[in-house]
Amino acid sequence: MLKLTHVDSYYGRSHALQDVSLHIPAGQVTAILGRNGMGKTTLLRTLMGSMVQSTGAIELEGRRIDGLPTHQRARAGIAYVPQGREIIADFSVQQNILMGAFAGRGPRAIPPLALELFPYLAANLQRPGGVLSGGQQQQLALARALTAQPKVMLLDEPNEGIQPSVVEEIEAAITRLNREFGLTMVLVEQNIDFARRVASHFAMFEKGTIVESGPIAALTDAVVDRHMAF
Ligand SMILES: Nc1ncnc2c1ncn2[C@@H]1O[C@H](COP(=O)(O)OP(=O)(O)OP(=O)(O)O)[C@@H](O)[C@H]1O
Repeated sequence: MLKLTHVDSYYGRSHALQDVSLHIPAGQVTAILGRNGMGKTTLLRTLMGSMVQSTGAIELEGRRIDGLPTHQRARAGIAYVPQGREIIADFSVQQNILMGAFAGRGPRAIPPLALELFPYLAANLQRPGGVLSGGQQQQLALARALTAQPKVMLLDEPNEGIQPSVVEEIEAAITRLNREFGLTMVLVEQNIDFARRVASHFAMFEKGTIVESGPIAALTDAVVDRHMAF
């Protein structure tokens, strides 16, 4: 689905990704793991073509996208749920969700699936986005991304800073989107148990390079201890 070949990324002169080659299989969840500052968010920005300068090849379904600006990558089918969620506080829930439609490929309407997955949003379409809790805003960011009708969704630590009861709902939504609807996902995650539950493949980052990758069964405790213990 997505393929990176010899990709390097830079913030100015800072070399944040070094010679990254990775295949993201269609219809599966690939977990991107590693300690803070190792390049996970930079990988998602590199796929989206935002905030970083990159070299190397990125293909979506066999077509080169590395030369495209961010909005054309969104049109091509990549949706991004960033860390911090980037909800517009003064816009209503409905307006925030519809922002995704302007970025994406589909009609300018909220897909019924987004409202079915997140009943709270369906019941509060007119509330301002800014009054929602962190977990509700994460649901809103997921609904916004779904409205773009993506082929692949990039998720940056969707459970970070969220209360446990809402984490379960978000996990259930991610699992359903993948298993029932076959959505391909790239999931940056610190929670190893969640990554093991939901992902079929992983890539472990250290200092901007992939140090281990493969099927999730290869993510042994020894691998986690080696690269994620503090
Ligand atoms: N906007 C930026 N400008 C300059 N350097 C940056 C910028 N964003 C990240 N970096 C640097 O790039 C490297 C990789 O950061 P990145 O955010 O990708 O790590 P991460 O693994 O996602 O960590 P975290 O979990 O803390 O977000 C770090 O050395 C970081 O300091």
